[in-house]
Amino acid sequence: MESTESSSSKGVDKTVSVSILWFRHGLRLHDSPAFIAATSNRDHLFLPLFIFDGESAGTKIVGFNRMRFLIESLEDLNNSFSTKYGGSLTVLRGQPVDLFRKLSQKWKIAKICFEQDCEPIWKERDDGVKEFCKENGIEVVECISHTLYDPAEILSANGGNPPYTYSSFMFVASTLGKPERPLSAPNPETEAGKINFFGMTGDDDDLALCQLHFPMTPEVFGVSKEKAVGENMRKGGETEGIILLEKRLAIEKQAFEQGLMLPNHTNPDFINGASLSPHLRFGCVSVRTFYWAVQDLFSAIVSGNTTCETITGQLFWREYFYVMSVPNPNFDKMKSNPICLNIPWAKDVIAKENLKKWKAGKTGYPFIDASMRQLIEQGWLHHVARNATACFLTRNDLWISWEKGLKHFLKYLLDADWSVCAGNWLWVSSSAFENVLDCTLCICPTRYAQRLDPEAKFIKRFIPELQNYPIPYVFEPWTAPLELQNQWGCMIGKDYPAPIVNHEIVSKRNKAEMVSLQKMLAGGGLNEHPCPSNTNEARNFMWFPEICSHESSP
Ligand SMILES: Cc1cc2nc3c(=O)[nH]c(=O)nc-3n(C[C@H](O)[C@H](O)[C@H](O)COP(=O)(O)OP(=O)(O)OC[C@H]3O[C@@H](n4cnc5c(N)ncnc54)[C@H](O)[C@@H]3O)c2cc1C
Repeated sequence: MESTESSSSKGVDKTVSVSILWFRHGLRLHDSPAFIAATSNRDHLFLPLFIFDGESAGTKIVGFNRMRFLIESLEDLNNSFSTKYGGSLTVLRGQPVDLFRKLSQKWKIAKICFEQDCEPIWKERDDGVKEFCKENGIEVVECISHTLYDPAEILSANGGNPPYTYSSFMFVASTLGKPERPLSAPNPETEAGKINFFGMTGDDDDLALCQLHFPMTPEVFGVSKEKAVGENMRKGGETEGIILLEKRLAIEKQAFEQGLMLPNHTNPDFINGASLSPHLRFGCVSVRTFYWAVQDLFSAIVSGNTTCETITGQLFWREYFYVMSVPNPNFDKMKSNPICLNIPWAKDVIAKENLKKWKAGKTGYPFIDASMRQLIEQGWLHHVARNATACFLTRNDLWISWEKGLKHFLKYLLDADWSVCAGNWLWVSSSAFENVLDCTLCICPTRYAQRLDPEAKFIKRFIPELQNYPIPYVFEPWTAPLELQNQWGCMIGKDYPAPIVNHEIVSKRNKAEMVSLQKMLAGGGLNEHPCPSNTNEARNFMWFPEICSHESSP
C-alpha cells in the first residue's frame, strides 16, 4: 500500500493548520465520527493524540490488568495508523489544557475533535478544553459515538428528568428512533483516506519532555503488577476487539438458529467467554457496530421479525446507567446522591476484617472466593459472579456498603466503567433501581455455585486448595468430615478458611433489616427512588432462575 507522507513538526510551516483527534475512550478507527471530522479538511495536517492525565480512560484508580489493556489498545491504534495510513499515534503526559496551549504556541491548531464522554466526572476536563479553544479560536468538534443515543436527548425527551425505570428509559429511547448506523473509517485506497500526518519528532523541547514512546508498560505510570496477576487472557485493542466480535456473533448466530436467546446467560463461560465489555468500555469496539451486527444477524435468521431484545437489551442497560449518571455527579456515592437510599451499612471492626477477606477471596465460600481471586488475577468476572459477590458483600451476607465494593471493582475490572459499575452496585445492594428494599431474591452462594459451576471447574481453577475435594463437598467444604478433609489435603479453618458468616442465618437477619428499613423510609423522600418496572425485569437483571434464589423471609 502506498504510504502517505508524514510532516515532521520540526520542519512544519506555522501557517499550516493542524486538526487534532483527541482520544480518551473510542480507541478505534472504525465508526469514529471524530476521526472523520479530524481528517475532513484536506489542507490540514492530522495529529491523533492520547493524553495520560492521570484520570482519562479510568486511570485514576487502576490495577495492572486494566492499565495493560489500555496500553495494548493504544499500541494497536498506533500500529493501525502506521500500517493503514502511514502515520502514528502521539502520546503525551500532562494536563490537556497545558498541552494544547503548548501545542498551539508552536503550531496553528485549527480544530480539536473528540468523542463525547458523557459521564459528569469528565465535565471539568472537557469544559476546560472547550473554554481554552474558545479563547484561542480553535474549533471544537464533539461527537456522540460512545453511546447509542445522545444522553442529553434522552433526558430532554423525558422532560428534563432521568427515566426512573428501565422500561420508561426504553420507551423514551424508542421515541428517538433506532440508534444511528456505524460509520466506516476513511478508506486509505481513496482520496479521503490519504492522510497527511503531523508527526512529533521527539525533539520539540518542552513538549518532547511530555512525549511517551512505544513500547510502554504499566510500570511507567507507577502501576506495578499485583502478585496474583496471571496470564493475559483478554488483550486490548481494536484488532482483538473485532476478532472477539466475530467470535461472539458466531455464538449468537448458532443460538438464533436454534431458536435460543442469550447463550452467554444460559451457559456462562466464566473464563474464556467472548465478552465484549472491556472493548466497549475503552471504545475499541463501537457500541453501534455491536448493536447493528446483532440486529442484522437476527433479522437475517428470524425472518419477518426485525427487532430483537437479545444482547442488545443488555446494551441498553449500559446506556441506561450512563443516562442516569449524567445529571448526578454523586452517582458513585451514598452522600448527596438523590437516588441512593441511606442504608446503615456496618462499619465496625468485624466489617473491616470481613471486607479484607472478601477482597482477598478468603470468605470460606468457594464460589465467592474463586470470583474474587479471578478479579485480581484476570481483571475479569462473569456477570453472575459479579452479582453473587456484590450481593454477598452487601445486602445478603456481610452488610457492608456497596461503595467499598465499587471502589474495589473500579480498580480491578478491565471493563470498569464509572457509571455502569456504580449503577450495578446501586442495584444489587438494593440502594437504587431496586424495588425499595423489597428484594426477596437472595443469592445462596452454595446453591448458586452448584447450578452455575456444576463440575466445580471454576472453583478448582482459582482455589487450588480444594483441588481434591469431590462434588458436592467442594461447594460446602466445611461440611466434609475431618478425616476426609485430612485425606484430601485441605483442613478447613487451616488450609482454607471456614465460612466467615453463616449464610442461612445472616441472610434472614439482613432481609428482616431491609423490611424494617422499608417501613421506616416509607413515605420519607423515596419519590426519586428508581425501581424495576416489574418482577420480571428485576429477575432478568439479576439473571435469577427460580432454583438458585430463595425467598428469604423475615
Ligand atoms: C456489581 C456489578 C458491577 C458491574 N460493573 C460493570 C462495569 O464496570 N462495566 C461494565 O461494562 N459492566 C459492568 N457490569 C455489568 C455486566 O456484568 C457486564 O457488562 C457483563 O458481565 C459483561 O459481559 P458480556 O460482555 O458478556 O455481557 P453481555 O451479556 O454480552 O452484554 C453485552 C453488553 O451489554 C452491556 N451490559 C451487559 N449487562 C449489563 C449490565 N447489567 N449493566 C450495564 N451494561 C450491561 C455490556 O456493555 C456488555 O458487554 C457489572 C455488573 C455487576 C453486577
